Amino acid sequence: MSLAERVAKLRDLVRLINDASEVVIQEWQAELKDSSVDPSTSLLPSAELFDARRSLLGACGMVSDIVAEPQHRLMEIASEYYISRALHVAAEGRIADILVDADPEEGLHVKEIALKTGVEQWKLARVLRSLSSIHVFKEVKEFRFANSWTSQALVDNDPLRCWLLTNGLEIYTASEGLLRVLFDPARSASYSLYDTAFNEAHQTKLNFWEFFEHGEQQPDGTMKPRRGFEIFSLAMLGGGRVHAPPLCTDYPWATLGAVTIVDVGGGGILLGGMSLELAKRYPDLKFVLQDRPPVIEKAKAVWRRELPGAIESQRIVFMEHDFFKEQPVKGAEVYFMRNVLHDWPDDESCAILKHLYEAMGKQSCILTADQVIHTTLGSKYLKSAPSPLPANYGYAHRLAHIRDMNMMTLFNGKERTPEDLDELANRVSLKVARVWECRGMLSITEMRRQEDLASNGSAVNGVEMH
Ligand SMILES: C[S@@+](CC[C@H](N)C(=O)[O-])C[C@H]1O[C@@H](n2cnc3c(N)ncnc32)[C@H](O)[C@@H]1O
Repeated sequence: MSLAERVAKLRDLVRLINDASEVVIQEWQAELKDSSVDPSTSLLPSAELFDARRSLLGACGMVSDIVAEPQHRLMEIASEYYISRALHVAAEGRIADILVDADPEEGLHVKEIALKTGVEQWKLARVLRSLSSIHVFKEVKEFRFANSWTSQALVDNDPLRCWLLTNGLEIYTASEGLLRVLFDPARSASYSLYDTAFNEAHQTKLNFWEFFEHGEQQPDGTMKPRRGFEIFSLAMLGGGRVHAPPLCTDYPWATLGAVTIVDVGGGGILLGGMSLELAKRYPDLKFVLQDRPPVIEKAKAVWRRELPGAIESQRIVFMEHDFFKEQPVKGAEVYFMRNVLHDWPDDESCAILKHLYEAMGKQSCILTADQVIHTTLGSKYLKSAPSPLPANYGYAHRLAHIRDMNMMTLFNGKERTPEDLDELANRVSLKVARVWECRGMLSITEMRRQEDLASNGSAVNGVEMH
C-alpha cells in the first residue's frame, strides 16, 4: 500500500469511527431513557447500536493494521494466546468475584488477592497487569486492582466464567495438535471425527463427546467424570444465555401461530435449550424436543421446574431420537437446530439434513441457528459493512473465525458461510431461502425444499434485520 493510500484509508477510518461513535452515543442515550433496559447486561442492542458497534470495532481493528509496524503486529498476533492464558487464570481464580467488594478508588492489594487464589502474589500481579492493559480489570494504585466495566460482567456469573475457563482446559490443549495434524497429509485431508487436532493432542481414539463421557481413570483404577466436562456443561449454559435473546427476537416467531417446532438435538440439560426460551415468550408454540436418551432425561427435569404444566398439557413432547435415523415427526412446520450442524463435517451434516428433508411437507422449513461465517468479500445473503471496512466488518468478525477454528480442532466440524450451507442443502434437494441476521453471534438460516420454493417462488436472498 502506498503512503497516499494509507493516508486516505486512515482518514476514511477516522471519519467512520467518528460517525459510528455518534450513533453509539445516541443509542446509549436512548437506552438510558428506556427503564426496561440495563445497558450493562443488555444482550439485545437496537439494530442501530448493533450495526454502529460492529463498524466502530471493525474500524478500530483496521486502524491497528494501518498504523502498527507490521513485524511488531505479527509478533503480537503470534503470541496473543498469553492474553487468553491470563484470562483463564483470572477465571480459574475467580478474581472478579474476589474484587466485588473492593473500593473502586482503592482496589484490593494483590497480596490479598493472592491469599484467596493460592497464586504467588508477584506472578499474579503480572497476570493482572496484562489484563489491565487491555481494560479487563484496573490497576487503580500500585499493585491494587479493581473490577472494570468488562470484568464486572464476570461477577457472580459462573456460566460465563466457565465459558472462559473451558477454552483454557481440554479445548486449549486440543488447539496444540493443529500444527501436527494440518501438516500431516493423511490427517489433513481427512474429515473424520477421529482424525482431529483434539485426538492428536489428547492422544485419544475417542471423539470429543466420548472422551468426556468416558471419564478419567483414577490411581485406583476407577473412572471419575472429568472436571473439564462439568465446566464445559456450565459453559454451554453461559453461551446459551448470551445467544438466546437475539435468536428469540430477530426471527418472526409470533407470526407462525400455533405450530409445532421440532427441536432436533435440542439439548437443554441445564437450561432447557432454545425451546424453553421460545416457550416462555410465545405461548402459542408447541415443541418436540429430540436428543440422545441421557440428555432427554435431564431436559425433562429442567422443563418441569421452569415451565410447570407444559409437559402435562403436551406443549412439550420429549423424544429420544438419533438424528442420523429416519425423522419420526412428519410434516412439522419447523425443524429447528441450534449449534448442531457446526459440530459435524459436511457428509454427516448432509445426512442429518436428508432425514429432515424426507420428513418435511409443503409448508415445512428447517431453521438452523449457527455462527454464520461472513468473508471479507461479502455475501448476497448478508449485510455488508460500510467502506473502507471489508464486507464482513473485519476485526468485528474475529470471534466467528475463532469459533470456526474451534470446530475444526474438536470435531472436524465447521462454522459455515450461507453459500456453504446452500451447497449442503443442494446436495439433499433443499435450498437456503433466507438468512435471518440476528443481533448476536448466531444467525438463523432458513431452508426449504427446492420443489416448494420453485412452485411458490418465495426464495429470498436478502438481508433483513429487525
Ligand atoms: C452443541 S449441543 C446443542 C444443544 C442445543 N441445540 C442448544 O443449542 O443448546 C449438540 C446437541 O446434539 C446432541 N446430539 C449429538 N449427537 C446426536 C444424535 N446422533 N442424535 C440426536 N442428538 C444428538 C447432543 O446431545 C447435544 O445436545
